[in-house]
Amino acid sequence: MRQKNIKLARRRSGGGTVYHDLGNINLTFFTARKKYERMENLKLIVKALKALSPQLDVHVTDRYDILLDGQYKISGTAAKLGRTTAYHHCTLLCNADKFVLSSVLKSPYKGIKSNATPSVPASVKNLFEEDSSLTSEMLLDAIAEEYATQHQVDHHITLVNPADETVLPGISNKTKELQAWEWVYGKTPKFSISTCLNVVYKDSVIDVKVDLDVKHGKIEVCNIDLPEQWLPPALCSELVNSFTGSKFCPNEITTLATTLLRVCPQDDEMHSRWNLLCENMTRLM
Ligand SMILES: Nc1ncnc2c1ncn2[C@@H]1O[C@H](COP(=O)(O)OC(=O)CCCC[C@@H]2CCSS2)[C@@H](O)[C@H]1O
Repeated sequence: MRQKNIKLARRRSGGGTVYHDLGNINLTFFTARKKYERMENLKLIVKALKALSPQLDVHVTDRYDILLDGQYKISGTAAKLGRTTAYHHCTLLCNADKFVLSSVLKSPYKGIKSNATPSVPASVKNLFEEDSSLTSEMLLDAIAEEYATQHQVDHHITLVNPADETVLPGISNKTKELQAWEWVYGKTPKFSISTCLNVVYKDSVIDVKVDLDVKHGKIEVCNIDLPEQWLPPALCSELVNSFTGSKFCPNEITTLATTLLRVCPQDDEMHSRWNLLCENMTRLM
C-alpha cells in the first residue's frame, strides 16, 4: 500500500478489510438503535439494482454480503451500535481497480499470529462489468428513490461537503482523531511475529531469527538471534533494547537505528552490517 500510495483507514465499525477507490460506492444507514435493520437495508439496495437492471442476479447472503451470479461479492457490510443510535454501512463495487484490490489485500508477511477477527477473502466483481450501461449516478439515484419509497419520504438528494464544519459540527476533530497514529495503528489488536530473515551480505546469506510481540502498535518484546561472528552480541542487544518500547513503524525503526549508530564507535564494516539488519527489520513493518 505504501508503494502504491494507498492510505490505510481503521473503521470504528470493525470487521474485515476492504479496498476503496472512486469505483466503489459506500452507503451508510444512520438510524435509531431500535430501527437498525441490516437485512432490510441490503434488500433495499438489491431492489434498487433490479429496478435499474432487471437481469442482474443479485442476492443478500446470511453474512450480509451481496453476491452477483451467486458467487461474486459486490458488497460487504459492517456496523456500529451505540446506546441509542446505530449505523450500518456497506460497500458497492461498481468500477474499482480489481488488480489493485486483490494485490493490496494479499499480505506478503509470514509468521504473524493474532486473535483478531480474520478477514474473509472472496471473489469480487464490479457491477459495471456485468452491465456496462450502468453509472454511479444511476445507482445512487435508484437507491435514493427506493429509500424514499420504503421510508415514505420525499425523493430528494442533498449533497453534503464532508469537510463542512457548519453542516457537520466537530467533523474536523473527528477527522484528525481517525487519522492519528494512535487510532490507525495504536488500536491494532495484539499480535506477534516469528520469522527468519535471510539477510544477503557480500555473496552470503545470514539467517536472522526475529521474534516480536506488538501491543497497542508498539514493540513489547523483541528478540533477534543471529551468528555472533556477524554482529557482536553487545551491538545486537543495543538494537534490541532500543527497539523494545518503540512504535512498530519503519520510519521509527530507521530513526532509532541511525541515532544509535552515531553513538556507537564501530568501524564501517559493522555500520554497514547494522544498517543492513535494520533495513531488513523495517521490511517486516
Ligand atoms: N470494496 C469492496 N466491496 C466488496 N468486497 C470487497 C471490497 N474490497 C474487498 N472486498 C472483498 O471482501 C473481503 C473482506 O470481506 P470481510 O467480510 O472480511 O469484510 C467486509 O466485507 C467488511 C465490509 C466493510 C464495509 C464498510 C462500509 C463503508 S466503509 S467499509 C476482501 O478480502 C475482498 O475479497
